[in-house]
Parts: sequence; structure tokens; C-alpha cells
Amino acid sequence: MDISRILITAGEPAGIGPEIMVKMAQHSCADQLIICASPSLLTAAAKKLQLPLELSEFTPDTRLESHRTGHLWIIPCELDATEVNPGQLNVAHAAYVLDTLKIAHEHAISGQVDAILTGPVHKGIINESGLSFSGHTEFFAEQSQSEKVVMMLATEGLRVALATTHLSLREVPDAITPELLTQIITILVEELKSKFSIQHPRVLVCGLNPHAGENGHLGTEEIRVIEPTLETLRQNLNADIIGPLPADTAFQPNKLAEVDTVLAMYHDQGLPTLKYKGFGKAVNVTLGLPYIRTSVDHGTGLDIADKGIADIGSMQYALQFTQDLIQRHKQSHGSL
Ligand SMILES: NC(=O)c1ccc[n+]([C@@H]2O[C@H](COP(=O)([O-])OP(=O)(O)OC[C@H]3O[C@@H](n4cnc5c(N)ncnc54)[C@H](O)[C@@H]3O)[C@@H](O)[C@H]2O)c1
Ligand SMILES: N[C@H](C(=O)O)[C@H](O)COP(=O)(O)O
Repeated sequence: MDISRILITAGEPAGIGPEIMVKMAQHSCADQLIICASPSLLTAAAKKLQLPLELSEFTPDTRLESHRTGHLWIIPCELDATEVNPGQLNVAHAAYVLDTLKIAHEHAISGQVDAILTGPVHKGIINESGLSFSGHTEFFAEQSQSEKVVMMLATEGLRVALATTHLSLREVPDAITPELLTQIITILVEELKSKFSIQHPRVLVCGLNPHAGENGHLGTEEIRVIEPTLETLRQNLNADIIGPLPADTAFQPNKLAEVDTVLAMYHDQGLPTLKYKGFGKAVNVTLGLPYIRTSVDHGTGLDIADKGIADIGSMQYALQFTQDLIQRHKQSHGSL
């Protein structure tokens, strides 16, 4: 049996990440789960939840084995759990959070693990600590020196990719350039082929403005930038590039039935629909990285931290999605 290694980062220590790690440990999984986190944090979470948890330190010599319920392999990252108050952010923990991500990157880029699956972090508190951080997507792009990557969220029956990610709304129109759209759509099409085995991807591209600009009367980005870029891409890519279409009607079932993904121009043009349809059963995947990186669809859940009610649905969905990506990758690279 082929076993893969999946490195999971536990995310913000004051959020629901530690609880989700402990709950995940109770379920079976054919692959090896390695958590990058503070051991004392996970032990405290398990005690609070009254769930069994045995931790073993993961090293390069660790044998490959399937997940054992109630057990986790751990890459320890130092943080004293007694300093963590659930639900309360602390700038002093930001460096720990980023350390877990750096360790994850190092393990993935060196091939020691087959994929990274990230738990939720709080972007605000990391920035308040003085460390610049827009999101995992941008962080791993920078760490791996990837010129451009694409954020895509997926749930049953819907994939939504974003042309811009964690950008203030005021900056979005200037960011939508022919170069950006060309990079994003090229990565999207290539990875729909390579990672999702879609031979001729169909991408529905949203306009930026209401009613896709209403023939230039409600904004000119469609006429000046989006339409000509899509026309060029149609000639260069083996894919159906549809649009730009008005975003308000782009998500109708009859339209979605004819495409493989929607490309939204900005975060809140695409993700509310995705999360309305599939919150708790969705995954966030970064396309264009030199390794597989996925994440949950939810944030740090500070309002429910320590209540024991965090749902692990998205983490389970993301784990299954990650396993599928790894299997397809291994098959296409001849290691299966
Ligand atoms: N993958 C990530 O790292 C990620 C993803 C999204 C948001 N965030 C960050 O999380 C922080 C908080 O964001 P937010 O408040 O907008 O979103 P959130 O997802 O943390 O919370 C939104 C609502 O959903 C509930 N919720 C979230 N996850 C849940 C779960 N697993 N089970 C049950 N209920 C759950 C919360 O209690 C809250 O009521 C922000 O800093 C944001 O940037 C991180
Ligand atoms: N945009 C994501 C969402 O709304 O679910 C979330 O902020 C996480 O993004 P990163 O994976 O880049 O941290």
C-alpha cells in the first residue's frame, strides 16, 4: 500500500486549530499525519476535550506508517501552552505561527512530506506583531520564490479561483492588468489539466464591475483590460475561456454546469458564494507552487475557541482532497 506524508500546521494557538488537530487524530486515515505545533498546546487541548492523544516526535528517520487513531507524529515548535488564552490573540505568538509555516515549507520543498495542509491563522495579529503577512498563499509563494500563484477554493460542484487575493478593495482595479490575468489564467488552466486531469478546462471569468461594466457605462476595465486579454489567451491556451460575464449571475446552476471553474476578480466577489454553498465542506488550494498546499475553508473561530464545538468537516474534506491530489501527482509522475 502506498502511504503518503501530510504535514498539517495547527495554526493560531488561541483559535480552534489545536482542537481540530486533536479531533482529527481520533479518525482513521491511510496516510501519515504529521503536525507542526507546540506539543504542550496539543496535550492541553486533548486534556480539555478528554480525548486520548499520544505524540511522537517526527524526524527524518521516522518510519512511514498509516495514521494510528489517538496518535500524532509531531514536529515540535516551541510555545508554552500556559501562555495561551483561548479566544485571546497575543502578538507574542505570531513568530511561533510563522515558524510552523517555515518548517512546513522546508519539509515540502525538500520532499520530506508529500503535501502541506494548513490550519487557520490570524493575519491581523501577525501584522500587529510587526511581521508582514498577507496569508498562507502569499507566504508560500514568497518562500518558494514562485512568481505568481492562484488561490482556489473548492466544494462539491463548485470551484472558485481568485485573480487577486488578500488585497484591499481600493487596490483591486489597478491590480487587474493583462500581465496578472495572463499569469493567473495560465496557471489555472495548466493546473486544472495537471492536478485535476481536466484535459480541456472551461473557465468562466467574471467581470470586475457591476454587469461586467455595462458596455463601458459602469467601468471600463472589461473593455480595456479583461476582454482583450481573454481574447489573446483563447488563441494561446487549449481551454475554453468564457467571459467576462456579470458576476451576479455567473453562479447560476445552468452556467456552472458548463464550466470547470469560475475566476472571480477579487476575494469577496467569489468566496461568499463558495462558502454559502459549502462552508465546512470546502478546501482552499494554492495552484502554482512547487508542492501541494491545501487549507481549511474557515478561520480561527476565536468566538468558539475552547468550547469544544469546532466542526472538523472542512479539515476532513481538505485532507481527502489532499490525498486525492497526492495520488494523482504520484500516478502522473510514475511513482505509483
Ligand atoms: N485558512 C486560514 O488560515 C483562514 C481562512 C479564513 C479566515 N482566516 C482568518 O481567520 C480570522 C477570523 O476570520 P473570520 O472571523 O472572518 O472567520 P471564521 O471562519 O474564523 O469565523 C466565522 C464564523 O464561523 C464559525 N466557524 C469557523 N470555523 C468553524 C468550525 N470549524 N466549526 C464551527 N464553526 C466555525 C466561527 O465561530 C464564526 O462564527 C481572520 O484573521 C481571517 O483572516 C484564516
Ligand atoms: N482567503 C481565505 C479564505 O477566505 O478562506 C483565507 O483567508 C485563507 O487564505 P490563505 O490560505 O492564503 O491563508
